[in-house]
Amino acid sequence: MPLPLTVTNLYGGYAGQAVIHDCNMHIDKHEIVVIMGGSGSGKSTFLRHLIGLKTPMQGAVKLFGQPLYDVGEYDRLHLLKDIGVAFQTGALLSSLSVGDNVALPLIENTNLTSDMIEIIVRMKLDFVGLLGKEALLPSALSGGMLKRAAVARAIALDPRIVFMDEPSAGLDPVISASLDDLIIKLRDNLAMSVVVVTHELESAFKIADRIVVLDRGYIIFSGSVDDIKSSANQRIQNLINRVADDEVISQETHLKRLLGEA
Ligand SMILES: Nc1ncnc2c1ncn2[C@@H]1O[C@H](COP(=O)(O)OP(=O)(O)OP(=O)(O)O)[C@@H](O)[C@H]1O
Repeated sequence: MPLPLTVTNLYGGYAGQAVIHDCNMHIDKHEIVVIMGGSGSGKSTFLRHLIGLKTPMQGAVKLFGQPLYDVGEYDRLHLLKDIGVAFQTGALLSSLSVGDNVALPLIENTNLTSDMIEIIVRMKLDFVGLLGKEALLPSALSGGMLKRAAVARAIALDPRIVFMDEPSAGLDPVISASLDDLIIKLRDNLAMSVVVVTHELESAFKIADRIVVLDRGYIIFSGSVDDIKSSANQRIQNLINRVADDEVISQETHLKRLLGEA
C-alpha cells in the first residue's frame, strides 16, 4: 500500500526565491506527525505545498502514491478530497450555522440526500463533542469550540489525512489539552493520519508519533519525542528549551563582549 504522503527533494518559495530546501518526508498510516520550527522557518509554506495550495519549485509531493502537482486540475481535486484541512485562518463561514458549515463539503462533493447529510453532520459534531450546536452561528462559539467545529468540517468527507495549523493557538491549557485528545482520537478511533504544525511543545510531546523540525527551510530533524529530547543538536535543544538563536553565544564570546573585544 502506498504511504499516505511522501515529499521528495522539495524546494518551494516565493517569486523564485526558495524558502524550503530539499525537504524529504513521509507520513505513515495512523501516524501523528508534528511539524515544529522557529518563526519564519518555513512551516506554513511547507504545509501549503503538502495540501495542494502551492506548486513546488522542484521536487514532488505524493498523496496515496499519486503525484499532487504533475496532474490535471480534475485529478488534483479528486486527490484532495482524501485530505481534510483545519486551519486557524480560513475557518468557518460566519454567515452559516455550525451544522451548515460541516454540511458544505458533503453538499459540494457528494450526491447524498439532505436527510443523510443531516445525519452525517450530527455524527461528525458528536465526534468532536459539539452535538446539539448545529444551529448556532460560529460567533456564538468559544475559541475551543470553533476549533472543534473546524475539525468536524475537515473530517466531513472521511479523509485519510487531516492537516492542522496551530490548533492550540490562543487557547487556555485545559482547552488546549482537550484538543490534543481530539487529535489523538482522530488517529485511534478513525484510523486517520494527522499532520499538525504547532509551536506548543507540551502539546507536541503529548500527541506526536514523530516530530519533524524545520530550520531556515531545511528539515534538520525527524524522530520520536524521546529522540528529540535527547538530541545533541544545539539548534534542536534551543528549540525545545525555547532559546532564541541570536541569544546563544559562547562563554568566550560573552567575555569578549564584556571586554569590548567583540
Ligand atoms: N506570501 C509570501 N511572500 C513572500 N515571502 C513569504 C510569504 N509567506 C512567507 N514568506 C517568507 O517565507 C519564509 C517562511 O515563512 P513561513 O510563514 O512559511 O514560516 P513559519 O515557520 O510558518 O513562520 P511562523 O511560525 O512565524 O508562522 C519567511 O522568510 C517569510 O518571510
